[in-house]
Amino acid sequence: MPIDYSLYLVTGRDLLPEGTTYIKSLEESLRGGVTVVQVREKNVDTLEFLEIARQSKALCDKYQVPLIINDRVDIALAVNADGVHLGQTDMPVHIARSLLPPNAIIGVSCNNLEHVQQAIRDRVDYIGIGPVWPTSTKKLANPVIGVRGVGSLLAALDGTTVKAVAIGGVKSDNLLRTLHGSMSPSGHKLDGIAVVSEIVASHEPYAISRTLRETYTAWDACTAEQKAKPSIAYTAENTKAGVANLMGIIQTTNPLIHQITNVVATNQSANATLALGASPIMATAPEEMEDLSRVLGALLINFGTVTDKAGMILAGKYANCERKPIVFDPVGVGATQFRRETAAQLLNTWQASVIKGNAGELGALAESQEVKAKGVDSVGSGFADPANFVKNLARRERCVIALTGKTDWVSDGTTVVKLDNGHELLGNITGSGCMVGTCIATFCAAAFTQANTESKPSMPVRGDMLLGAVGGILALTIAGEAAANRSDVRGSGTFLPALIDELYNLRPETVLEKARIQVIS
Ligand SMILES: Cc1ncc(COP(=O)(O)OP(=O)(O)O)c(N)n1
Ligand SMILES: Cc1nc(C(=O)O)sc1CCOP(=O)(O)O
Repeated sequence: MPIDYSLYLVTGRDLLPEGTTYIKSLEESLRGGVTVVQVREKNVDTLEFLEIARQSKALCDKYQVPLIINDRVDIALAVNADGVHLGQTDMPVHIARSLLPPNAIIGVSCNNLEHVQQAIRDRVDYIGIGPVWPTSTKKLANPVIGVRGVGSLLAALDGTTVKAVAIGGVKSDNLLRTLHGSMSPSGHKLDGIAVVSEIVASHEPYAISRTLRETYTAWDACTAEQKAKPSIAYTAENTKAGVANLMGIIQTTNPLIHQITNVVATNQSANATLALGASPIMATAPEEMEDLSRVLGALLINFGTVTDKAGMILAGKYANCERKPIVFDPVGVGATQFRRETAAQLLNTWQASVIKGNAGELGALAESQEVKAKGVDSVGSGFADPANFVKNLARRERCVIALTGKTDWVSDGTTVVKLDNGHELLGNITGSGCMVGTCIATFCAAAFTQANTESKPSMPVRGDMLLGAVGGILALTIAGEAAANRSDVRGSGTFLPALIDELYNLRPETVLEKARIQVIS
């Protein structure tokens, strides 16, 4: 019978809260929906381990859930467990296999590609990939690899039957990010999550197990459904109509756009938000991020001047918990090692809905050598194949990518939209790129509002973020054209206030008329 790895509980008796017993907690977890149990005992003698394993086996049998023993093949044999979990320094797989019954499950811990390749050669049943997040449950011998690291190891399992769970710091508040962010570009996803402290240390193991299981199941079903059904058939006409509709939603709902942006562009970004009909809040203190996440329509994180890293980390984490859109604008990410590391840290912590940047910035993020950057600007003529570049990066980052330039390109990994509005004066004022990010966040908030009907958590964000990104770009570039053509605009100094005016006066009909867009695929 195939094993359901969805919610894999690894035990930890030392973490049990006062007032409960191991068996009581385990039974509650099983009732809550745990699908596999691993008995992990690190500081006990053999007799005690044997007794705990024996009691666990009886309980797991009652719930028809497989029991795995950590490290000890002899204990697994003694209690007739379903299998063993082996670390990199434990008994080699081929020896364990020779000692265990033929259908025994064997799982192995993996932290890097060599581990995964060896596990495939050893024909193990599953791998435990970790640590995905920091954890204090055990002293870590291996580096934290983050969700994107998990994704690269999952890709190595393509074409094999080896199953995979992620372990290390997995909690209900990072579960969707863990699942979504670790899906490989080829679509390989986790078969489950392995959890110790979130369940074992809880006073409510039933409730927390239930939440974790339901979240996993909803996400799994949602991704399977998305894969099975044809993706939205975007056309230039329905995209423009969708953007016009989002403009109406902004006007009627006046969403709050939380922006952690750079000192150069804060004022004009706030004014652009207001001009579109939304409300800006430019809050940066970590202490206020949780409260804000509940009321915001979308979050923009722009690190043109990276002075609020702690706030950026927390804001994104809480926005993910609330499943609100996050627009990330990694300004000048290629310029310094600090920015590269910060971008990696942010993207390993939360799931962006849209990443927006110029060719130099997105090239640096993708570790492409094709386009170079100078400070915050891109150098050269851009990517030879921008459509494929945005599509591939969207698949890798599991979000919408908006590549800005003379021509703008947007992709969700399936569809690519080419946008040809704008005016050269936009390049002559500082912060026009930052304002594009603001406009995208505003349209994403409307897209989120439009889709906000589901009750069960299934994806890190709801709503059509591709449409949000296209809408934001169109608003600023069409307003830019209108401003540049005004007789009272005599240069970049008069252009900026005119741009805010034109954003304020922008109407859905104008977007329908002026938008120059092409849906490529
Ligand atoms: C599912 C799962 N994955 C990884 C581990 C870690 O096992 P190991 O590397 O043997 O480390 P210890 O558990 O022995 O500290 C695991 N137990 N389960
Ligand atoms: C047992 C174990 N193995 C890990 C690995 O990376 O191999 S991390 C880990 C502890 C996981 O505990 P928690 O869910 O409380 O973070």
